[in-house]
Amino acid sequence: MDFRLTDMTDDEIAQELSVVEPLTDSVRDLIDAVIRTEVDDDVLIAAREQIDAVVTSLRGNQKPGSYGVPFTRKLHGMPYGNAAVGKRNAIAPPLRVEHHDDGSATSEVVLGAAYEGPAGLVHGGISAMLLDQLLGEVVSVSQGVPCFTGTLTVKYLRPTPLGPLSLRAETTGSEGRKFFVHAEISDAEGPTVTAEGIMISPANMPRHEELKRLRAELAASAE
Ligand SMILES: CCCCCCCCCCCCCC(=O)SCCNC(=O)CCNC(=O)[C@H](O)C(C)(C)COP(=O)(O)OP(=O)(O)OC[C@H]1O[C@@H](n2cnc3c(N)ncnc32)[C@H](O)[C@@H]1OP(=O)(O)O
Repeated sequence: MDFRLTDMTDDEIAQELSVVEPLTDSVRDLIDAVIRTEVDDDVLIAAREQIDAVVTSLRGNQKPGSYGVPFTRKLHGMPYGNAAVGKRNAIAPPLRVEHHDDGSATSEVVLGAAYEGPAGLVHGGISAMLLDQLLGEVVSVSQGVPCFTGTLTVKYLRPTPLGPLSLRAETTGSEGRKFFVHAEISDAEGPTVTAEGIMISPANMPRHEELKRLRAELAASAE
């Protein structure tokens, strides 16, 4: 894991997010509008020209390559380009994961037209991505060390409708650097997709105690 540090303070990060998150929401809305619009071609052509002008303005100052995952001096990750939860990524579903004291993680999400596979239903790859993210987060946060997905087994029990969905994940066991995790997506009727993951804390990853030491060192050097 690349511990690239940012010197941004909590207030600066909050200020940036207060501008960026509404922009991401607007782009998400744009994606939905493009999928579902039935306006005439001349309106579509004018829209494309306006969008191209916005892209040119944003390209005025860009990061080279991807966003990466900068860490604050408190070692909070900022995965803002992440495909599943990136706060700057309008392709990412509007997923916000909550972590609980019992070690589980949950999320409520509404999936719209941009996440369709079969008509009116969630694309299977999207379900797998959401579950993978939840499995990774639940184990990384509850165990205090970032883990990678080693093996992901997804079982589609029945079709998942677009609309409001609930997600839940928990760690079920561990062996050395391997963690076994379970997650599921449910609609109002109950589970539609379940996943079992073997998540691995890579050999070269700092363990929890080392992370705590690193946090303390960084905090001391910032004083
Ligand atoms: C505090 C921080 C919080 C921050 C929050 C962060 C949130 C993050 C959310 C992210 C969410 C998104 C998540 C993503 O999208 S993660 C992105 C998708 N995943 C990857 O790209 C992973 C690619 N693979 C690797 O990097 C390595 O192969 C890994 C790290 C997996 C193992 O490489 P390493 O060199 O370390 O392993 P080892 O050879 O010493 O073996 C060790 C043990 O593991 C067993 N094993 C090995 N491979 C597999 C396998 N594939 N399945 C099952 N088991 C496997 C092996 O038999 C052995 O077991 P044992 O013999 O000891 O019993």
